[in-house]
Amino acid sequence: MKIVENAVVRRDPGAINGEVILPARPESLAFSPQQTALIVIDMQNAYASKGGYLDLAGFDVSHTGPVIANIKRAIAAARSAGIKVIFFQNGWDNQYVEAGGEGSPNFHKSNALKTMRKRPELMGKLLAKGDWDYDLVDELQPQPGDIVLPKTRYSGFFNTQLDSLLRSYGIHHLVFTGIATNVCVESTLRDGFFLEYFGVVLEDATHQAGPEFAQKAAIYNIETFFGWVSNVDSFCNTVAKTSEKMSQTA
Ligand SMILES: NC(=O)N/C=C\C(=O)O
Repeated sequence: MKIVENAVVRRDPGAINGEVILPARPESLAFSPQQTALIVIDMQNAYASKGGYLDLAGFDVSHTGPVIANIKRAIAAARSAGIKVIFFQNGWDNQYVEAGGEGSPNFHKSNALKTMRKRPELMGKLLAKGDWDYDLVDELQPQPGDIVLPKTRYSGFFNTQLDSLLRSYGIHHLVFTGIATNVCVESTLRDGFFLEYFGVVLEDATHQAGPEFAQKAAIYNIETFFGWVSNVDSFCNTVAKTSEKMSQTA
C-alpha cells in the first residue's frame, strides 16, 4: 500500500505550532518532536548478530546489517531534532530467576530458554545480563540524555518504567525501530495503543524473527489496526526540518 500524503492524523487539531508531518500509511501523522520518542527495541547481539541467541536458535539474522545502519540514521536524526531516544534491552539475570519458572508461559515459550535446555553449555549466556549476547550491538550505543530500559518480557510497557517516563516528559507519539517486528516491536506498540500512545513503525528499521511473512503480517496489523507505518528516509527528512529551525534559533 502506498503512503498517502494528503490525509493527516492529528492528536490535537488545535495545536499545530511546532509540529511536523511524517508521511506514513494509512495516513500521514502530525507530531511535535518534543512530544515524541524514538524507541529502539532490543538491538542486542542476541537479535542482530551472528552467534547471538536468534541465530543459535535457528532464525535468519543475515539481513540485519541494513536494519542496524537505518536505525543508526534514525537515532542521529532524532537526537538532532531533540527527540528522546529510548533503548530497550531484553533479558534476565544469569540465573534466569527473572525469566520465571514453570509457572510462567515465558518458561515454556521463550526460544532462548528452550535452546539452552537443549544445549546446556549455553546456560548463563543467552540473554543473560553481563554477557555479550545481552549487550547492545556496537553500532548502536546510547549517549548521555538517552534512556536505556531493561525488560524481561516482550512488551516494553510490561513491568518497566516506560509509561511513567513518557508521561513525565509529556510524550505521546512513539516511533518504533528494532528487532523483532512481530514480537517485541509489535507487543510494545500494541500495549502503547491501549495506553493511548500513537505508534508509528519505521519498517526498514525493523526485522522479523521468522519467515518474511511474519514481517508482512506484523506491518499489516500495525497499519490496519494499531498504528502507522513509515520509513527511515521519511522520518529523517521530516525531523530535519526541526533540526534546521533549532540551528537557526540557536
Ligand atoms: N526482541 C524480540 O522481539 N524478541 C523476540 C523473541 C524472544 O525474545 O525470544
